[in-house]
Amino acid sequence: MASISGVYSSSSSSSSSALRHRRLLLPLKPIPSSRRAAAIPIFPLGRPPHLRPPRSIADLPRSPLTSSSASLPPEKKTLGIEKDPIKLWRRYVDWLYQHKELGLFLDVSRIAFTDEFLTEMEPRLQTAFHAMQELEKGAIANPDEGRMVGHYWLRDPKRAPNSFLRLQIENTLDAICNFADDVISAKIKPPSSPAGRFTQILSVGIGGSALGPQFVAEALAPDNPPLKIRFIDNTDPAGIDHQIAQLGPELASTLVIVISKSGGTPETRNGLLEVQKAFREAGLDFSKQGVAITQQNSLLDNAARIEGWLARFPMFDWVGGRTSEMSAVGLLPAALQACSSLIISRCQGGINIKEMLVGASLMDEANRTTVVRNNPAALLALCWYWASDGVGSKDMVVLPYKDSLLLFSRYLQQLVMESLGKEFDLDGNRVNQGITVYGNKGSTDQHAYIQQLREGVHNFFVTFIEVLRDRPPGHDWELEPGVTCGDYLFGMLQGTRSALYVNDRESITVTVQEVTPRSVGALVALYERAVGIYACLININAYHQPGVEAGKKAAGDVLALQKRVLSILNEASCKEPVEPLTLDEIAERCHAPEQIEMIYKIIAHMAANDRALIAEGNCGSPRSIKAFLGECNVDELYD
Ligand SMILES: O=P(O)(O)OC[C@H]1O[C@](O)(CO)[C@@H](O)[C@@H]1O
Repeated sequence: MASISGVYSSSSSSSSSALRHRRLLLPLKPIPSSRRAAAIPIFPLGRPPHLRPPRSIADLPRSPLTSSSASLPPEKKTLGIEKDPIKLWRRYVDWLYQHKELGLFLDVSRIAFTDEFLTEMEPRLQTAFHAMQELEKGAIANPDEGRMVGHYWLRDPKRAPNSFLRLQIENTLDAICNFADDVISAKIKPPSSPAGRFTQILSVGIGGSALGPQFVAEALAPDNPPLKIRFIDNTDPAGIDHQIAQLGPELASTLVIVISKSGGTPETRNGLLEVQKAFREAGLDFSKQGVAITQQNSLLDNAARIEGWLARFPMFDWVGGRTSEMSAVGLLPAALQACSSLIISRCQGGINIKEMLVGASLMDEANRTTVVRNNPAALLALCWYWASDGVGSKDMVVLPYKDSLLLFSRYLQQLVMESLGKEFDLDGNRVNQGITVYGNKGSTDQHAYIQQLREGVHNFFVTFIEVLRDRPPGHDWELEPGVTCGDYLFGMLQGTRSALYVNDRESITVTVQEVTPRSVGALVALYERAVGIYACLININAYHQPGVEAGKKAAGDVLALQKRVLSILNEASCKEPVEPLTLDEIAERCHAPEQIEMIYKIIAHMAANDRALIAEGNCGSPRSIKAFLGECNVDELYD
């Protein structure tokens, strides 16, 4: 993971199917049985070549629409999706998965996989199960980074491969509960707040260090929590200002949780520096209100230790950012979102994190069976493979019909896309894998993009998330005879599912009784495992993210170029008289003529922020520009 250079903390300055023979939408080449039959050792031992989906969706030939068939998509004639309601009902009943204790159902009946497909996938799924077993035992399942993948141990520490790791998990959970209880009961309080207790949480983090906590807060936080959480998850100064402005005088009673596994993510560092500046300006001591969640000895950890922050919690090497919801990353913010200032029992003053862990653990246990139809994660992975031809040919549209689950699709977007979106498979073949995930919520989306889903380009499958309980008991009423508001939501979901299916649009439905810490934990665990199994099916490493590093490096290069541009402009602006420079002159003096377009963008951005002045010309005609700096900086600190 790329690190920022320099000190993390604030300085005094503020500047700083092939198996699917029926899939005719894309004419996939059937893979010969001889290639498919090969036994597949688990990945920690190295994989020989085996059955793989076609290399990349980009490489696949498109269905030629002949003039006679041009008016109808080919799949309409050939898909053969079952439409007989009685047969569908039978399929529904036959395939309905239920987890009794969790009150969770999975309906895969509207994914039209065939018996033949199932038979062919069975050995591959068994291989995936074996790989998951090895992963849970501590295999180096993330070979590129030489790491174990241990997020499943977080909710069942006795599964950790050694007692040291088990203790780390248990001790961290204890520390989280103690700290949360002390904050909620005001045993730990801010030094100079009239409230005499913390009233706000400001979480600073990005990606996996934000999306889980955001999803859980939206799903489970009480309506008027004594400790309300808000997030800084970007390096957008206006967004940061907005959060700080919203806190207003409550900054004095804000617990700032800085979350970064690497401890070196630029956006998070910037957010921290901005918040620390706000604290200084308000005459507050940040260290008395700051908490760090990061790996031991990271830049962030060192800064927090040296500056004596209120608390530090560990992130483990073997937990990836996007699977960190059940680590301190997700548990601490959740535990702090208090329902009441009275602690009912230990660690139950906030969102009940122990229940989240129980939900995840129960789901993990269900996903350990090697009987495919009893394994909900395997069923999901199987459906994804069927629906997207094992190459991501269709997008996953996630539609929770419940406002509080709004952020589930955004959370899943990272979990699925950062895990599965890979250029190379584990054998080094270029595969350009992945599944695109998007979604918002129903029935809101009914009035936005469902029109296209029903009738437009057929490039998706849907996952409906259904919540049976509409409202807490005793609050319901009929807004028209026999019909409640929740009945409408139910009707919209069922109606959309049917309307899509009639038009050959496949869907999965996940149903939970209620949105509770337990069901949220179960949903997270379900999708984590489905991603793991699917990754095995397509032979990719789900636990690294090399592509993200390229973007980070390119951003660093832009900032380095900006410093050179500033230096050149400064030199020219210190001359008497000031020497405004053209873009060509700047590029030449930077020894970067090939970077002229980026130099133009740098100047335009600085000009828009009053940090460079345009002496001549305007940004609409780049060749006309002559720029200089409003001030000459004799110390020239840009490099
Ligand atoms: O927790 P960190 O190290 O700040 O990283 C934040 C996010 O950045 C990424 O590394 C890349 O986007 C994610 O995998 C991660 O969740």
